[in-house]
Amino acid sequence: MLRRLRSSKNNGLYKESTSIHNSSSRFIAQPAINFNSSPELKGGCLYGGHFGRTQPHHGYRGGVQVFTYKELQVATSGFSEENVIGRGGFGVVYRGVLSDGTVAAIKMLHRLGKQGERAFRVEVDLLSRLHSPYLVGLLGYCADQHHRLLIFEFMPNGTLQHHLHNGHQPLDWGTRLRIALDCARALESLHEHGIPPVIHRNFKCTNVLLDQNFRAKVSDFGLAKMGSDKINGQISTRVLGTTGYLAPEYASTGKLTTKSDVYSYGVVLLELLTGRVPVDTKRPPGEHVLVSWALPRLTSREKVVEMVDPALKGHYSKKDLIQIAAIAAMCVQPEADYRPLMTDVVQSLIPLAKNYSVSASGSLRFPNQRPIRLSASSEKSILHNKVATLETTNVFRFSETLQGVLLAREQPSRGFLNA
Ligand SMILES: Nc1ncnc2c1ncn2[C@@H]1O[C@H](COP(=O)(O)OP(=O)(O)OP(=O)(O)O)[C@@H](O)[C@H]1O
Repeated sequence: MLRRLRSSKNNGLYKESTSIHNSSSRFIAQPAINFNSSPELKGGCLYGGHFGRTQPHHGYRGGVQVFTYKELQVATSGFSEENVIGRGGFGVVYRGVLSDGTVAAIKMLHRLGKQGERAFRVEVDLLSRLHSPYLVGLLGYCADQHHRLLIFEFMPNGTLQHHLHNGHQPLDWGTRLRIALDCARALESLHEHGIPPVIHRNFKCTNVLLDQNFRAKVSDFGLAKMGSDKINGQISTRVLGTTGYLAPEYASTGKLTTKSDVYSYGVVLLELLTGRVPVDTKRPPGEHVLVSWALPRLTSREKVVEMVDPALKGHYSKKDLIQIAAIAAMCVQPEADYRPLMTDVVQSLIPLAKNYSVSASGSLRFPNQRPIRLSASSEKSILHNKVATLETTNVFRFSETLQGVLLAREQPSRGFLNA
């Protein structure tokens, strides 16, 4: 509540926050995003609310540069096939070298009519004012009469999807935890620091990109929406997103809140834990949908252990595993209102990711948890799980309580759960 109050006092300013990539990094104070004043195209140039005047050639606006099509043609050797690094629903992505030597990912959007135009505007509008070390940076864009291109910072290790599901070298446990935390921070920054909150709406493994150190950043904001974290503050919208990641209430009714992103985040957490894809019809009956298969297993210690990605070959901390499983279980629960806030997920992951490291001797170090207050929403969530919660006032207890869910399921005599 206090956090919200402080946010509103900022009156449209993007809040300051800290970075774990680099302690000196800070979110830059920026005006809140206003989709009503998205740029408009007039005579081939970008105009409108935040782009109220013609962009000077090569002019910077909030660090975002305007490029000509020709410059991008040069950067990508004429958009040659060998520079293609990926293809998505909205366009083709090329590796390019800008005139100052910067390597960039250049996304040429298909001419998709209204939907594609909206996606372009949202990405430019949003990323030119949301600066976070956990969101893939927008370096620039090109919008002439015939083309729409977005120029992003290049993420040399590609997508999380590739490394989890198609890679040759499996991601180790520590890397998975850090990626989980980076992604949680990215969504937290959208939900908590944007006023009103921004809902990503398409959070999934292919939209998690990895830098040279396997630190993660979230990309692809073409479907993002302004929204709310409260069910009664929800917005109704056409259902867009990706099968397997869609929160059930959003998929069935189109009602969208920040808790829809929390669900998608839970699915990605399950992928990190199990190495499975969200929907796999090649698996035996009952195992096709990751969430349905995982949910009943997440509350049993033995079953959680059986769920772990075999590619890890047993190299993980069981204590962390149980906490991660409990967080995932809370994120993917069917009732949106009882899912935790991303802020609480971040706070519960910090001690795991920060202190999970391999010492010189190769042995594991374990967390030294710092007490942090739980938000009302997560307390509610824990209550929903019928755990004795009055003492659960900090994140250490949060993690302990999550473990309590598991323990209690196995030892009902402890009195935590009815189940
Ligand atoms: N900044 C980047 N750095 C490196 N590679 C990138 C970058 N952005 C995108 N890519 C690559 O291009 C591919 C396509 O990206 P894009 O955002 O267009 O689509 P997608 O997220 O895979 O799918 P969709 O947009 O349909 O949901 C990605 O899967 C990734 O391999």
